[in-house]
Amino acid sequence: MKTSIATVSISGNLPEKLEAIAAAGFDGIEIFEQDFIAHDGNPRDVGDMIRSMGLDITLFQPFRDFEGLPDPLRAKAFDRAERKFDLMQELGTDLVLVCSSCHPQAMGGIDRAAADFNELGERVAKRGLRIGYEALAWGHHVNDHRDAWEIVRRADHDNVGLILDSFHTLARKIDPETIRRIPGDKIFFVQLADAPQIEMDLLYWSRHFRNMPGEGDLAITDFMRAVVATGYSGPISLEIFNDQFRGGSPKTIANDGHRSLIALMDDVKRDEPDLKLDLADMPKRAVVEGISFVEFATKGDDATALETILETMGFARTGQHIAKQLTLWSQGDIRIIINRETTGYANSAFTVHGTTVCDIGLNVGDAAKTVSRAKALRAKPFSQPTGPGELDIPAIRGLSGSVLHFIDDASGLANVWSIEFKSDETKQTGAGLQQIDHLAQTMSYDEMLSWSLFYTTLFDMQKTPMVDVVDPDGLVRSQALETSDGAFRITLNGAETHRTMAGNFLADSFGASVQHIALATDDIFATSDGLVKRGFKPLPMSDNYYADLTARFDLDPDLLSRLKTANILYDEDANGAFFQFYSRPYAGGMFFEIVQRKDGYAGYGAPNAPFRIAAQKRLMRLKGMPKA
Ligand SMILES: O=C(O)c1ccc(O)c(O)c1
Ligand SMILES: [Mg+2]
Repeated sequence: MKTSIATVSISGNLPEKLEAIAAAGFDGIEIFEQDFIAHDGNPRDVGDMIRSMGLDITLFQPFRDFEGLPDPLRAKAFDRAERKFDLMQELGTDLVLVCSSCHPQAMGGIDRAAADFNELGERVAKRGLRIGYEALAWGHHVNDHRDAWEIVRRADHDNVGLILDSFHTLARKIDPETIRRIPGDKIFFVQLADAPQIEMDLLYWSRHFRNMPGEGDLAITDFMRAVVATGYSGPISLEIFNDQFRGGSPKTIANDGHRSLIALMDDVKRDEPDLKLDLADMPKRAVVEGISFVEFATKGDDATALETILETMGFARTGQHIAKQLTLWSQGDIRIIINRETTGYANSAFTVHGTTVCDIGLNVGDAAKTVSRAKALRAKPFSQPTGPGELDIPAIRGLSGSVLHFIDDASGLANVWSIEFKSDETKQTGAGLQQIDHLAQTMSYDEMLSWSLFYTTLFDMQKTPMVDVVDPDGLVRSQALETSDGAFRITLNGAETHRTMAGNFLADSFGASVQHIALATDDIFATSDGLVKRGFKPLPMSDNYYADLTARFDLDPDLLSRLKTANILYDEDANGAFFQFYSRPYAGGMFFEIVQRKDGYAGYGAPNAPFRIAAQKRLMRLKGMPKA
């Protein structure tokens, strides 16, 4: 499988783009003419530079408004084409993309267009070049790959073929199965782009909102299955017009693109094993069975404050590491590790971020396979020297360089608690907290697509639709990723300005990380009572919030008054009910949330988020925060 990406998909100048593309592992590039024109260097040198980086020029594009023109415009279009063919030969590429015409004077007619392409085919044949015709979703006469294919078929020239672009096909809701009847050798090139499902003008949607396969909502896997079924064996190329990517990090975007292609082709192979696909086998997405532990790097007063909160939440100190300054706190199935090491990875994490979640342990079926898939998707493996008696637990880097460890029963890793810790889990008393409901990771809005791609390609998780959360000082976008049984849930919260609660945390902690941990109970009122008895101080909610609850839901007055007394927030969905209360912020804006899901409530209390944030900000202003 040859991978390629259009230069338009990446930010930077041409050399910066190429460097990022080559480093990410692509085999080739589609050179977008604008990137060449903006570059100061002759075409031969550009071609040599590209090849010296180990990249092929898979395509030159776009050539616009060619077919169906009346003379003298028609003759001019051919002249214009000849000049581009000169340039292609200098650059050293043999394939040009001609996109369907949007010229106001272009005339329709399949045979007219076919005749134009036949003549263009004659011209390029003399030079050993090839033409690929692509239907733009907004082309004036041709906007469907089936019509483009009919034109190519009637042009009947060896040097004229079809170019497919998943966006144009899927955005118009054209059934990708129709691709299966096109002969693979007449498909000269395949471009891929996903996009979020939003109702919008096609051209605007395409030029600003495309994203990597798997980052959007289009049926890219179905599209690609149909393409592979034709026998097409040319490059698979990303062509992503995206406003965020244009201003993003070239390296991250290129790496994400490569990851998206590998994951996509692996999906194609799994969905349709009979297809011939040259892609190395990799383990399937890991099913995360739960969160084994969450580890904080912390020191001094922060560490003490955190341990105090844990105590007030009913956690017990149940273990001490055999050699390191790691304290294990547990309750129900929840394990929280307080890491006070002064060397090694956690210490570096503390130095960079202050008190931070530096490590998350996930329970999986097979830890080694999980890392092997992650490596195939070019996630970064992590390891640290192990001391005597310590287990070598497979791990990779996650958010902002934090660590994800994978723990399984099969290879004995789940025994780490008795092997590496002098532990006594019987000491637990508890306040009814049973497991981690979800982890909320705060990041810059621009990073959200990248991290959702990370989680959904490595693990068997689904995305829920993005929701807007209104902070008094700006908007935060929130998207949940979850396993089908809910055993592992994370929310990604993307901040656009540092004035929001999330943005402030992001700025203070120097990078994306877990901002809050939600812990689940089966009895929110009993847990709330237990916590208050231990000295826990909930986040106070306003009277206005409870007055509105009465209007929103048909709640029993007694229930309402209990909610209000305990500062518990409430929500309902089609299935059931949700109860949540919050701790006060600690260590610069982190907090805990206690939740109870009833009757399969599936959300995260998003309608309550603006009021929770306002309450947090009130408290922080009162205390002269942002610092806790
Ligand atoms: O937006 C465009 O004009 C444009 C150009 C070339 C393409 O391959 C494409 O998919 C879109
Ligand atoms: Mg295209």
